[in-house]
Amino acid sequence: MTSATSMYNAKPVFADSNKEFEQWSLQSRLPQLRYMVFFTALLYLLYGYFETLIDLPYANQRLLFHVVIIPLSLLLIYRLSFYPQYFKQMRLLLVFAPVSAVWANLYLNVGSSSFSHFSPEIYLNIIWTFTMSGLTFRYALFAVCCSLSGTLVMSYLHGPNDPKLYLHYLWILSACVFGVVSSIVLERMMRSLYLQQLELAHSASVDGLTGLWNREKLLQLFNQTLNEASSKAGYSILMLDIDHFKPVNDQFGHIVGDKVLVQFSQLLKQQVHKLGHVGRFGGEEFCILLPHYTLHQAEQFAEHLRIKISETEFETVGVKTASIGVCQYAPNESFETLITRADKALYMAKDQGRNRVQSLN
Ligand SMILES: Nc1nc2c(ncn2[C@@H]2O[C@H](COP(=O)(O)OP(=O)(O)OP(=O)(O)O)[C@@H](O)[C@H]2O)c(=O)[nH]1
Repeated sequence: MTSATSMYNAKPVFADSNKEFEQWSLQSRLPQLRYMVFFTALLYLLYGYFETLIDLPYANQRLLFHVVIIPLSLLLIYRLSFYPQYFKQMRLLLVFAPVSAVWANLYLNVGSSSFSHFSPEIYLNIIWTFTMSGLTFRYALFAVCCSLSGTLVMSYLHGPNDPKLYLHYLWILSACVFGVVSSIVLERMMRSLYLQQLELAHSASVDGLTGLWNREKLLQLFNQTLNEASSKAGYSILMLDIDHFKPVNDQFGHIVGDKVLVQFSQLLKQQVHKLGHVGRFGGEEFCILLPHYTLHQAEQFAEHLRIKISETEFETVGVKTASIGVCQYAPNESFETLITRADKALYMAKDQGRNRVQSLN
């Protein structure tokens, strides 16, 4: 038999936001990235040192590129990786560093008889950019295209028909193919992990039957909105309880009872929309957070909600009503105390005959 939960609760669809995925992907690859940039910086220092042992043209420029500019860019990436607020700058450097390394290589070596000794740096650079830089595919592709445009222009200027260059092109092509394939496969894996993680986080925050936030998530949203609200004007909450819900179960059964809870939740969601947050506190008790609402405004909203509920035709059971307790947040009050006060107001509403709004100062 299908469970009530799976019957009513549609699987959430997550916005596959590229920006957020890229941020998450870069963040989760930081440990690898830190090792890579650190060792690559060391490698360049060694590279620069070895070049000083050989009689090569552009000796000063070689030192400048291989001992100063590239290692410093890499170490800056390493440093920035500890500050999430600088991720954009770090990504820019992650694109800039390999491109500048390739362009420097071409500037220093193309046309010289020893070019073949230096060209492996370009092949490795392409693979590094695609697979180790932590860049998502589109950024890595952009960086490699910039590097390759330089390679092709330089190669063309220095003898496009030189058959020895065909080998060079072959290795570039191979590096691109290996890099593209690995990067795409890796990105697919990361994306699926990301979506799984979003789904997990979502299902840990919602009530399984109604899809409303659960108590823990509501507490989190309360703290979050309280900090954001800068709402010195007021912050109020509503506690709602469906009146005489037990007879619904007794008379029509639990499945119908569940359907009423789902329909009731949808109504609350529609009415609250962007004004605040709605959660289920268990059973037929619900809570609404209204940041920016004074007690008076919250009372008016609760009254509007009470009327809407009493005018709604619930499937199978017809008309149902709800009682509502309203409370305004007092400075430095804990969520638990606020909830207790709103609960008290709710039970006063019940005691006074149900289908009514009761507030408490
Ligand atoms: N179908 C269904 N019933 C639930 C669920 N959670 C709690 N209930 C039922 O909700 C009913 C709550 O009943 P009571 O707390 O006695 O209150 P009431 O009958 O609504 O009366 P008042 O609140 O005093 O107006 C109980 O019968 C619970 O079994 C649920 O997830 N699904």
